[in-house]
Amino acid sequence: MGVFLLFQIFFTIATISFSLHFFSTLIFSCWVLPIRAYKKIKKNGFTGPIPSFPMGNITEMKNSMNINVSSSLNVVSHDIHSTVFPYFARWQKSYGKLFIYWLGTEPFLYVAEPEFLKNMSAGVLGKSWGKPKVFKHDREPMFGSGLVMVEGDEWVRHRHVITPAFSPCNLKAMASLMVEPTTKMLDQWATLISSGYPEIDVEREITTTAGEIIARTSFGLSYQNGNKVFEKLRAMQITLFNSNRYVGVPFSKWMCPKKNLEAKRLGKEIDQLLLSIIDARKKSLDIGTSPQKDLLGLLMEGGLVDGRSGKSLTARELVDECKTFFFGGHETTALALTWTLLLLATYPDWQNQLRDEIKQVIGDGEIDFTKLADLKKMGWVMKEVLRLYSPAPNAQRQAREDIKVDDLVIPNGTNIWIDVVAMHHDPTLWGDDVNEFKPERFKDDPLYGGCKHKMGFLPFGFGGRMCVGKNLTTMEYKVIVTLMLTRFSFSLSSNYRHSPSILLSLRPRYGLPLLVKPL
Ligand code: HEM
Repeated sequence: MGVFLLFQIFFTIATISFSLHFFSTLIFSCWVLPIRAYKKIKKNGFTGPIPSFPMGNITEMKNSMNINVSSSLNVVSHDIHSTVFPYFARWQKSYGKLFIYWLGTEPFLYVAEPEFLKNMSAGVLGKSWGKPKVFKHDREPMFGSGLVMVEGDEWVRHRHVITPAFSPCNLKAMASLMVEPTTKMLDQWATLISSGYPEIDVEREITTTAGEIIARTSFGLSYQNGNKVFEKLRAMQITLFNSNRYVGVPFSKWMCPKKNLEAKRLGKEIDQLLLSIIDARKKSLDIGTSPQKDLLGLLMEGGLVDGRSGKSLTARELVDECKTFFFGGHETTALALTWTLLLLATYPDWQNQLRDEIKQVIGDGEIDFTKLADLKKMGWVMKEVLRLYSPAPNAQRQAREDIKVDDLVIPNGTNIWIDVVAMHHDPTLWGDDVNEFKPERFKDDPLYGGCKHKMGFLPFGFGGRMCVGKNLTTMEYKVIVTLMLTRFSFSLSSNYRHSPSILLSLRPRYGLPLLVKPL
């Protein structure tokens, strides 16, 4: 009886201390820490919309989305900032281009001011900026500890190993891997058209093809389990796409447990398959077979070391980089191509100009990849598309130390949300024709398109963390657009409803049905 009583007392004390510890940790991390961070940022004079606990400003953001969902669907207006981000457009009017807003219990410094961006990067080491920890849970299944996720010295090491793999010489060797999947897609379009279906939802088709291309250029599809990895990566993407959680709200990461478990399961299977590919490649390297010219082959070329040598990545790290290339690389490229087709269908004159250029530079035969750089007008069109419909509509950072910007101090831990769409549509940076499709603005100023500030055009991000796949994606874009325009012409279907929306990236909410005609 005495022992039982003692046990009961012990159990009660343990439960009370656990509960006290749990609730004090909860209050500290969900209340005290965020308020402390908020006060520090506010000291610099920033204001912003009033948050509520525990949602921050999320409810207001969601509500304003509902209001805008049905605005002028049939008119192709490129003035998209106030429809895509109605809350930011509204808050900008009240608080300017720098203000604080809250995702759950996480304060974010909103930035749509290029001069501030320039100053916050000037003289600061790239590794002083990390990525907001609050997004890590969602991104972990896709990127693991790949380049997008790593920080500090680890990021420097990964970036040094990976950058050379994307050299122009290596990329040219990968160009041929892009032709076959694109031709397969175009052959399917030809079959559909000849069976009496001239209207094709090109967004879906292009996304699948871009996925296949990035899988081929990252880890190869012909090799053993490559195809299985590709299928599972697609399945994981669909799973994650369907889970919609409230970022920053306490415990929200435990919402959608079924989807989380499914993503975890797929993640484990993908890792195993990729490890088996790496293992098989390592064995063939050991017997003197020459390495494959895809990204994985190039990363392994330096010699696979399991320890943390300065020059190579471990097998585990290679797995994460392959996933990173897939998730970071294919949807962005597919959306750049999708928006391009919308704009070329809307502006047939530009469609014809590009076709003429292709004839002049490439001719009618097979693509000579060394000539892609001479497709100048196509380059302007790509940049203008990325300006008006940036597939990466924002960039984020989190300070890893106190960072001085002019007279202000950005405290360690501050989340930064850079509104790229706002800057790309800002008339004070681009002039009154900001919302017009004018690729020629890149003719005299190929890098910045006449933007008044060098940090005002950021389709691939900025600073040391700028997109590593920029040249790969430019080459892929030119190969695919060339192949498409030499076989077909495109016009807008009356079923198209113009509703650019944020669904992970900036995409056409109702797809992109186009009327496709063989030439
Ligand atoms: C139109 C296509 C693409 C767009 C618009 C795009 C955009 C971006 C943006 C905005 C960033 C973040 C930069 C920053 O935070 O400052 C980024 C980073 C990155 N992108 Fe891309 N990207 C594209 C294609 C690709 C491709 C094809 C690959 C790979 C094969 C790729 C791999 C990466 C990686 C690994 C990073 C992380 C770089 C780092 O943190 O050091 N991207 N990209």
